[in-house]
Amino acid sequence: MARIRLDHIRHAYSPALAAADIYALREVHHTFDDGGAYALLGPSGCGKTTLLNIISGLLTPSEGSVLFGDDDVTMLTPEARNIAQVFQFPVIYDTMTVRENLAFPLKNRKVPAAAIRTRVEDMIGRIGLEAKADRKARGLTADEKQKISLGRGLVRSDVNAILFDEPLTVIDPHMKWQLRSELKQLHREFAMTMVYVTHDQTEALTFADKVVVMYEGEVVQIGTPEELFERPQHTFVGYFIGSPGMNVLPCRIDGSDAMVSDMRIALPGGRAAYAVGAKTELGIRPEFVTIVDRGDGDAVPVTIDKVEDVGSERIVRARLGEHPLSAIVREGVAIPTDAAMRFAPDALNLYADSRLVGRV
Ligand SMILES: Nc1ncnc2c1ncn2[C@@H]1O[C@H](COP(=O)(O)OP(=O)(O)OP(=O)(O)O)[C@@H](O)[C@H]1O
Repeated sequence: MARIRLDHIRHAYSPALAAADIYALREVHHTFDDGGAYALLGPSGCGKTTLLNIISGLLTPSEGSVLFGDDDVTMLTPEARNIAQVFQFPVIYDTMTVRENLAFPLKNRKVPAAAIRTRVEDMIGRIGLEAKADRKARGLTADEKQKISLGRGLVRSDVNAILFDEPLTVIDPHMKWQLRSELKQLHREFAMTMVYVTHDQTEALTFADKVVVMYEGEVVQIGTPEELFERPQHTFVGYFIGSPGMNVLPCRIDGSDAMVSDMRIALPGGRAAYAVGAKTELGIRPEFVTIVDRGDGDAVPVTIDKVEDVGSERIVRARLGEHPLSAIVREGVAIPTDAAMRFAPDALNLYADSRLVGRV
């Protein structure tokens, strides 16, 4: 396994696009630690697959270098980089049995027969295909074929990294959970460097130690699931992670307060002075907003539009002036008609031009 270093990577899909300053990746400068489990998370078109293909060698970046350990691999093919890849759709040999498919990458690398047998049997158990081990792949379901693909990716122990591009798309929801746990288990046992592309936050948060959030061709934050929740470095992270996402309220700074629609919200900590930018916003997660009676101290008056009951809690959709915002309220807690909201001071985040200024 290897540490993967992306050194000032930029990528445009053609010289004409570069000339028009249309970059699929604008600037990525980051190291994936040896043995880490990373998820690349972001909306469609943000550059996840482009970045993964640059790591694998399917794509050469327009600018910058890729290093595995201390070796510059920027110009090397995927084969020469010694990585395993699992794609969205199965890549297997239809005429081979499950067992033969799994043994194939090992035979290619001239692994001794006894070791092949042990590893293949172990992998068949992990992907749950014991009963079909001697069946030809041709007759299997899409789901089962993708499990073979995963097995083929995971069966080798000598790779520099294993790269996954939305590998569970064709797998049914229950099996998804099981295979994700299996991946996690394999990671714990063998500490492989894994990079996993997904646009599904649950998948990213349950798989990865570190989640790399991408937005418009840039990495906007790399962090543990807790860090992404508690301290979003970019308004997009706040909005994308969590359900509902973080409330992002346009504001202006007046002294040490934030003014949202002419409502005054005190900013403890004196960070307001650093909020210089064309656009200033206040971020607060719905989990840290409480609803109280209007006139209760310095709580800000809001208009409630609707209350959604999601079982264990309710989501209150409201407006502060013209700005929509949400609060999560536990079952059994009263929601007044003449409502106001109070924000937990240490959960307030201040953003200048979408970047975190500091916890206020
Ligand atoms: N072969 C290509 N030629 C030109 N532009 C491309 C090509 N492949 C991707 N792009 C563009 O590059 C940007 C990033 O695409 P990419 O596929 O990396 O995003 P993604 O985050 O993986 O999206 P998705 O989840 O939809 O696969 C998008 O604007 C896309 O339209």
